[in-house]
Amino acid sequence: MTIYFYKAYEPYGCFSNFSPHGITIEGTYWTTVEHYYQAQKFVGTPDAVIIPVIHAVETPEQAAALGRCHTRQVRSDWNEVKTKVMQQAVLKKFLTHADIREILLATGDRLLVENSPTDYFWGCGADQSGQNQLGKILMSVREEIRKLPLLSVAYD
Ligand SMILES: Nc1c(N[C@@H]2O[C@H](COP(=O)(O)O)[C@@H](O)[C@H]2O)[nH]c(=O)[nH]c1=O
Repeated sequence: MTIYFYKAYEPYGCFSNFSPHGITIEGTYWTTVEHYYQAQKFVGTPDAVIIPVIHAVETPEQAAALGRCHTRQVRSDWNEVKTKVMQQAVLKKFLTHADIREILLATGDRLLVENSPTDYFWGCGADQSGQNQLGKILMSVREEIRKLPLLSVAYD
């Protein structure tokens, strides 16, 4: 049976990028995957000054609002790299936090779907026709983690 998730406070909310599970990437700690993902949009652009602001905001909603502001210039290769950026961040999240790693592994081979009513790329959209890229990433992270022999040690 398919598992649908979306808001961090709903069932399977730990699969949302807005869930309160921090990650360290290249020595920098980000309070959520969403903070990290939104900041990466501006790497190497004239608007890179927004990166530390996104890093510092309290909530993933604030990070998303800053990252989605259309007056700022997103890096030119964003469409090519965004899925890889997300994959790396989501993998790190589940390597870091053993409790949610167990929740992910316990889903077995069930289909995971980000049930976003508005997002047809990361989610399934309002009519299920979306690409569900976040669900696909979670399933590939699940597969990758299953192959790792010793996961009793938390990654920082
Ligand atoms: N979970 C969740 C959302 N979904 C997330 O939004 C991100 C896509 O952002 P963008 O590429 O800027 O459109 C991505 O992390 C996707 O999973 N959006 C929300 O407004 N609220 C939420 O609770």
